[in-house]
Amino acid sequence: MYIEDVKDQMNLPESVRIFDTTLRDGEQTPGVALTVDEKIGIARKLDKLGVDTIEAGFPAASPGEMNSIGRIVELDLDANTCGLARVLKEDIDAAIDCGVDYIHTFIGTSPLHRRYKLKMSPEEIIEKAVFGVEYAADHGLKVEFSAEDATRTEFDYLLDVYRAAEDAGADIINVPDTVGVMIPRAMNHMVSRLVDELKVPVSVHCHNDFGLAVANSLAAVEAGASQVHATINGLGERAGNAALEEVVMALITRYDLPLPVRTTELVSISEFVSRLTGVRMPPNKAIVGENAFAHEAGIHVHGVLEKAETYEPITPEMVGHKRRIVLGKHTGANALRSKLREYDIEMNEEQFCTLYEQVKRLGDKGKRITDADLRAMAVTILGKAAREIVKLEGIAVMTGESVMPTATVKLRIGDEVKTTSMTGVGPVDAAINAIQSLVSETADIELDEYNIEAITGGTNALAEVFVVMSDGEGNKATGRSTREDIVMASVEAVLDAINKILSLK
Ligand SMILES: CC(=O)SCCNC(=O)CCNC(=O)[C@H](O)C(C)(C)COP(=O)(O)OP(=O)(O)OC[C@H]1O[C@@H](n2cnc3c(N)ncnc32)[C@H](O)[C@@H]1OP(=O)(O)O
Ligand SMILES: CC(C)C(=O)C(=O)O
Repeated sequence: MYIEDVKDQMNLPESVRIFDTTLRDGEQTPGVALTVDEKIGIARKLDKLGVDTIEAGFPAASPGEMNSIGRIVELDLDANTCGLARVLKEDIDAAIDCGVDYIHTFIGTSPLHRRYKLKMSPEEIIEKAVFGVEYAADHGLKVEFSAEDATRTEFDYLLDVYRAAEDAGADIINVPDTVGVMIPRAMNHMVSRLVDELKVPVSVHCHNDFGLAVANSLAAVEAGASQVHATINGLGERAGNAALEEVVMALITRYDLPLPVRTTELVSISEFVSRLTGVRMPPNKAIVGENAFAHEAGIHVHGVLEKAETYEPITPEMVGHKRRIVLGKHTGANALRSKLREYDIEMNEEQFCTLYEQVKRLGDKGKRITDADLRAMAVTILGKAAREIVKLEGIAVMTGESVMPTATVKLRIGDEVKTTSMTGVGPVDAAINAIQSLVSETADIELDEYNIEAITGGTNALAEVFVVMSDGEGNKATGRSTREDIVMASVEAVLDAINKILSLK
């Protein structure tokens, strides 16, 4: 609605090309290094996603990098395969040797880069840029030229550099906001002027140092930029680059620009890249985060159940995500009723009120309530499994410097009383091993997560243990206990989760 009001003030291109640099700038994320096979896997997924260009790496960086890029070239993908090179013969030769059809060559142009890094005069930099572009173009490659740190370069000089690169044969001029210093309005102004002055398409490469990479990229598109550099999950140097999933979804759904991107692949590629790079997304990450389509607040859930658009700007299916209704402190009755319907649990009004109060009480204690927790509570209220199926009758632990930590546990399981002793790496591990050994005859329940936290300070601090356990049939439950004694807190938390799972059977 409001976007339409301002669209005629924009100089939107007919379409925007997506230049993915996950494998180059994305791999520059501190601590990230991908193997050849991992790079190939990501390249295949990017191609399936439908990006226009894959910047596969920096060939001159190492023989391993050349090998990866060469192997990606051999895949003969639909996307262009690009290599980054300084405006140096050896860098461009390395890219040519990899067989890429597209070179992205660059040189720093800002006073800082000229004076302190390159130690070159403005004229020398133009000379080097022209050499690099001509040398790559003479080898029949598509050439994209970047003035590194363009957004801190004097405009008239920047234009001289870009015009010289254009005259030397550059097919695309890229504007890097190398240290993410721009704000959207300034980016729009700068790119407008460049689009007016240059003959070839203008592209942008925005960094996220102030969290503005996506906003600045969109501001550049509004000014006529027809290509955006982006990375999956916003990976990249320092705070990263513009996140591809955010740029793409904004361009398609906010600007109505036709991009040939298979958006339903976005969550899958985000998870894949996250797994291979070890860079986990925060739950509230736009588009692909775990919570991007999760709702807890009662008023929201009520709205979403009536009509999803009330609290969702796009459907989760559009990006390959799933809607989740989460239970907790903010749950409302409508959400609870819908969960009960989902699990075919029928309750009378009184039972429902008891359950609702329990959910609120647990939420107030900061408890995460899983669906299994809810089902167990519901089953208990319905009177079907109000029993403590597994009950602790006794426990003794022994630990020390030269003794093997050992726990002897006595449990009542149904009508039977069983005892066993087990060892472990410590007394907690030994106690949990003993419980699992005794319960294994009844059900195969695994410990998936174990968390311990001291609530207050000092050696007599209250320890809060939180566990997640599951059985082979997909039943999952959490268990929690708070005690001064961490062994007892652990034992109670484990028994809590085990009883919830057993009561579901
Ligand atoms: C903003 C960006 O993301 S730029 C891309 C960053 N990516 C990388 O750096 C890729 C990984 N890099 C590497 O493996 C190495 O830095 C290499 C192989 C590229 C170069 O290694 P080295 O030759 O040992 O040089 P080193 O990295 O120490 O310094 C960079 C050199 O390149 C020069 N240089 C930097 N940019 C350019 C450029 N665009 N054109 C020409 N020369 C440049 C610097 O002045 C410096 O030269 P000097 O060694 O004569 O002082
Ligand atoms: C090479 C260029 C485009 C770059 O990565 C940057 O300036 O951030």
